[in-house]
Amino acid sequence: MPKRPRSQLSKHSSQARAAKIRRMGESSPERSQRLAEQNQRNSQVRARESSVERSQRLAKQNLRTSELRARESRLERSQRLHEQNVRTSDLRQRESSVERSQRLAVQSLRTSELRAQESRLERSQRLHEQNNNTIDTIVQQYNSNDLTAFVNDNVPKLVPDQRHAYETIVDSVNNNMGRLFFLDAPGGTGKTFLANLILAKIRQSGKIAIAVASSGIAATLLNEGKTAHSTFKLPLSVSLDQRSTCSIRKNGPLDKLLQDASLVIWDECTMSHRAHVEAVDRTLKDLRSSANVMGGITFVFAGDFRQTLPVVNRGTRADIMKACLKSSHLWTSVQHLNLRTNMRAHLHGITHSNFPQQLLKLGEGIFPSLNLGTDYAVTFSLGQIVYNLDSLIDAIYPDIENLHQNDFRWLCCGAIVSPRNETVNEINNLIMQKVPGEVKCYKSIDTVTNIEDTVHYPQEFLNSLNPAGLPPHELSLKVGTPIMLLRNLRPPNMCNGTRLLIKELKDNLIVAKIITGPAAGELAHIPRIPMIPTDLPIPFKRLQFPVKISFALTINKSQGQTFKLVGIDLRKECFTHGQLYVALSRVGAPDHQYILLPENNITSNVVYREALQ
Ligand SMILES: Nc1ncnc2c1ncn2[C@@H]1O[C@H](COP(=O)(O)OP(=O)(O)OP(=O)(O)O)[C@@H](O)[C@H]1O
Repeated sequence: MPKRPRSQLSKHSSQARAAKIRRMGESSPERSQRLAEQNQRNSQVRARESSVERSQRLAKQNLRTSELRARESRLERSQRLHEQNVRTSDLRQRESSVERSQRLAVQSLRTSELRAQESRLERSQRLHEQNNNTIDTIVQQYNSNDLTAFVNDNVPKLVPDQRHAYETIVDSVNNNMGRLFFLDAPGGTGKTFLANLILAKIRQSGKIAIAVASSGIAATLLNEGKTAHSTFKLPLSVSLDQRSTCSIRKNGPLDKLLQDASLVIWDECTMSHRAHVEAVDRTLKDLRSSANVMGGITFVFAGDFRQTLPVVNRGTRADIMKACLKSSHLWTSVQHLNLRTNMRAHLHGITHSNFPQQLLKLGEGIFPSLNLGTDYAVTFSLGQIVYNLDSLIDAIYPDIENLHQNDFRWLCCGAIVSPRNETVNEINNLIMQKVPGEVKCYKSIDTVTNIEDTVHYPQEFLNSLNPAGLPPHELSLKVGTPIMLLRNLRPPNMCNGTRLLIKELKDNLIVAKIITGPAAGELAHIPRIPMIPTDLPIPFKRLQFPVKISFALTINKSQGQTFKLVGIDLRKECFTHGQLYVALSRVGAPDHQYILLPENNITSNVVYREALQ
């Protein structure tokens, strides 16, 4: 302990002595007051001391804390820096990988560009060769000797109106006149016969003649015929407001074919929507770089406005007329050629009977009378009248129980036709029951095309839909029954409308013999395919065999076909222009057709006179 100075010690001791004397002389209340004051002072001193200490402690603590913090932050900082470094290096690495990939992309782009340039050259070379091969193959496919024989055999058979049309069209092709014709030919006047003869004449000289038809069935009747849809790659849906064109690739084989073509014949053109015909006109002008109608090709429309017109879903009479080829601006450029001799009747030796005249009057709506509306009393002069369905079936399919023993050809010579799909299905099911053999039922898989619609359209609902042109959900078939294709599978042999006879029913395949068209007699294999109906507001897809039983077919499907025997079911009336005329003009003589009528013999003959003016 440090020594205090002498003066200070003496002063302190004298003060302490004085205090001791005072303490001795003081009373107890004074003492207690003094002690209280002393305690207070002590506690104040202590308090003062402790606050100093505290502040010292706190200062020390703060120091320590700040030291710790400093140390901590140093750690943190180093950690942060470390992390930052890692991140930076990552970024740098990533950046470099991006750069690398960028560099690689640029490199591969350059390589692919080079390759593309190369392949473009190669492809154009290949396409050029392919195109030339296609044209060569087509021209080589025409067997000149056969064609010459066909022309020589049939030209002498032409009746005067056919001969005039033949010479006028061949002349336009041979002199590159590029004219547009309409071959106006009522049913049975030989327009298909004439079309095949003109095609043969042009192909015989090494030129390219293209044959198309509005329906698959009509296409199978033309030599090398295809549907207009598949040949011209027509747009699926058309609108009169849009200036649509066909999806034909520039410099592709089809482009080359159309550039080199000398003649196009479009059969049953009256069934086509005029927007399709106009799309072909625009496309040909573009491909052939010509402002002339149809790009300057000699173009023949063949058809009959007395027969059915384009189908417009839920369309009115005015809508159908608007869609009709006659309403097109192209119609003013058309040169008319008329066929008037009914060859079906002519060949039956009944030129003097009034059957063809009656049919023509019926088709033109001037028979029986302009004032009777659509009601028409059918007479025996048009066919043999029956009053129940069994009689009609027996007349057309007399030996149906022994179907398997009969030659398949008899099946394609006859058919029952009806205006509506429901009655066609009813007749087919009834005849199916009479055919011996085991039924095999194929169920389709129906799905909505847009997955979000699944909740709105349950499976059962989709299965219940039965739109025209689509096979049913439950397709019941028997070996030996005739079926009709509902889609173009392999044109021209297997088109929409081709009829086949079932030979074998496997789980996932139908084996059938083709009985109509150019491949009649050949075996064909039909798979299940997905089909989307275009005329339904519900977008759905059905996976099913694209076939329907074809003992009976709709009148629209029968357009363009010649039968030996036909049954016409008119229990339900014809509902649109030309149906009755088409139904009654499939055979050459009235005794080859049976008509099922209601008891009063009255049916409906709908004719849009504006379509015939
Ligand atoms: N000049 C002819 N000589 C021999 N037969 C012919 C002649 N013209 C047509 N025919 C035959 O007459 C029948 C009817 O002819 P085609 O099928 O060509 O008529 P179409 O006008 O196309 O009939 P539709 O419009 O009803 O389809 C056919 O069997 C056909 O072979």
